[in-house]
Amino acid sequence: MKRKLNENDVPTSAEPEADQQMANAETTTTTATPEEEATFADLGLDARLVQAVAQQKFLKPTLVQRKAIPLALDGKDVLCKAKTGSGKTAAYVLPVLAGILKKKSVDSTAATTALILVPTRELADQVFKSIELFSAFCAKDVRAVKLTDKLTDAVQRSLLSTCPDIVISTPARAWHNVNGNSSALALDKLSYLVLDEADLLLSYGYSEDLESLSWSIPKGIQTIMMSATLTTEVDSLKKIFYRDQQPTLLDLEEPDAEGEGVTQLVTKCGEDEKFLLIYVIFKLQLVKGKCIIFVADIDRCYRLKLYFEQFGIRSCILNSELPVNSRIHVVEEFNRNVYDIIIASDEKEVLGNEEKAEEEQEEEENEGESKEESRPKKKRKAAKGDVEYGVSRGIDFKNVAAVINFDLPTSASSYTHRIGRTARAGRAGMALSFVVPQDLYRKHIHTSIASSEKDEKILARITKQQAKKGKEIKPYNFNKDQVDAFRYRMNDALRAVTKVAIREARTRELRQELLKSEKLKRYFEENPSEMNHLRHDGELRTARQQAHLKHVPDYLLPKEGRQALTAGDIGFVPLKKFDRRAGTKRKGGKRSAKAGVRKGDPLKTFKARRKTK
Ligand SMILES: Nc1ncnc2c1ncn2[C@@H]1O[C@H](COP(=O)(O)OP(=O)(O)OP(=O)(O)O)[C@@H](O)[C@H]1O
Repeated sequence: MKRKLNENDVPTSAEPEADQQMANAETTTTTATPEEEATFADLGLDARLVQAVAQQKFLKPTLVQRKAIPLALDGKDVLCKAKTGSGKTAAYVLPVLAGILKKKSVDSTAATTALILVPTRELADQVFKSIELFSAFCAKDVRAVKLTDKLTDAVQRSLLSTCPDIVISTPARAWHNVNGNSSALALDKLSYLVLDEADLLLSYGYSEDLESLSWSIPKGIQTIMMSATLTTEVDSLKKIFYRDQQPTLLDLEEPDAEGEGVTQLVTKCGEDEKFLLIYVIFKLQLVKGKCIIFVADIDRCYRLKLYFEQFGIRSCILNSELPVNSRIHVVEEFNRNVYDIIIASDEKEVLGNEEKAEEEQEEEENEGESKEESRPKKKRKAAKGDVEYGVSRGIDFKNVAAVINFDLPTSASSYTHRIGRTARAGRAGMALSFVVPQDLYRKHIHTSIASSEKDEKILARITKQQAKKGKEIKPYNFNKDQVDAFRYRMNDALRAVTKVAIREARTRELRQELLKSEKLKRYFEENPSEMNHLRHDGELRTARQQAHLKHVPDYLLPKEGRQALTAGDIGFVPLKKFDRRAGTKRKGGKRSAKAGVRKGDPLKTFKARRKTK
């Protein structure tokens, strides 16, 4: 565990250079200047929208909003790249709403004026809610519908028959309603097309739907694309939707202000050590605040949840198998601070162009390896769950202190999206990734899929991509002696989390979540005392319970940390900007960890050693 990053670990492999292909667009490369103090009113937005923005307590526009809104109001096609969590949603929703209000002031005929395409149901829901909030003072003039709820064709037809001003959809749902379903969605009066999370739309397998839609969309309408990265996929979309016109490209690089942004750490460890470290992290409260843990697949979600249960650590799960209502509900409740830990699996079985390019490149690198040495490539199966599911991408999780990549993602772009769930809207956050080095991966004792020999190669790509953005990923080494003291407890717990227990947990959770239908939700809203039944972080209890594991005996605590622990004074993340629960009582009566601020090495009291280069 004490193994430190050395020069040999420094990444060398290259990534596809998609940015190059954007070169022929009209480009405005911009760096934030603190002097730009424009307000929303200065941007030329309708007064009702400015009022709604103020109600959201947005004091001033973010960089992407300052740059994109005036261009969009001016009728320009915009292709905008800005980092995750920088406020891209408002940057297109506000000018679209402004355009609709302007149009309505002269012509009140009902017509679908804007089509917003997003890759997942979760995002459609989020964009819909943003539109509701921003149109709070002009609700009678703007009607939006989303086509991503599991509704029958008849219901979708009736929703669309009144020609809502804005339609939010995945490309597949939109095309289904344009082409099939009695041509319920009429696009002939369209003025705006928005492609949100443009870098993801193709990787979700919507290429045919997008191509078909592009031919049904009237020529000359205003097209806005938003993306966190400029990939070959964005370039393909640009060709499909802008054809001969060149959009204005906003390539926004915004340096983090002091105390903002993501602190990126990586710990090299064996597969079983991941379980040891994650236990230590939560039992010693090294992460202060809310946390999202990403794992490689659905079974891993349940393995980790059951493992946590052994220690009395509550968590909830997000994966593509759960009903969409449950998924959205988990995110909403997490954002209301009901839960502290989400375990999410986000890997898509379908590879996007960028991932494919990454894999191809890796194949080239592997050419020299002997056949016996190189492991057969894992065949990608068709996704079992909802193909329109996605949590690491675009979802606005609020106040996330830390993202932990328990399993490393399979691509650098996926890493960018995952860590973008923390440090949003100018806050601070931490991302810790576990990486299984090549020499350790064969020693897995509890594998289902787990990390592979690829981890280090993927880390190399991630490091390179982050370096391009001027970001560093620092090695983080736990104190081996202190962590080792917890090892026998980890083994006890892991032994109880058998394959049968995982299978049972998966089935049980699915059954429970299906039961928690909208109807039940309404019932519990009327009967709040019974709300506990609707919680998503309940114990699954399919693994043997071991009462002694739920408490950490004093002798296991780090000497210096004992007092600090009760004082909430150790941990990774200085939660500088969010004091949401500092000193407050939480539901269930437990006093929350103090959202304290530590200067210097956050784990000093825990004797962590970080190698300085
Ligand atoms: N001007 C603003 N002032 C304060 N907060 C803002 C402002 N604009 C947006 N936000 C908040 O910032 C958060 C991130 O915004 P948003 O989800 O639009 O980011 P994004 O760039 O689309 O991120 P991603 O690429 O991950 O989808 C949201 O919680 C939003 O309410």
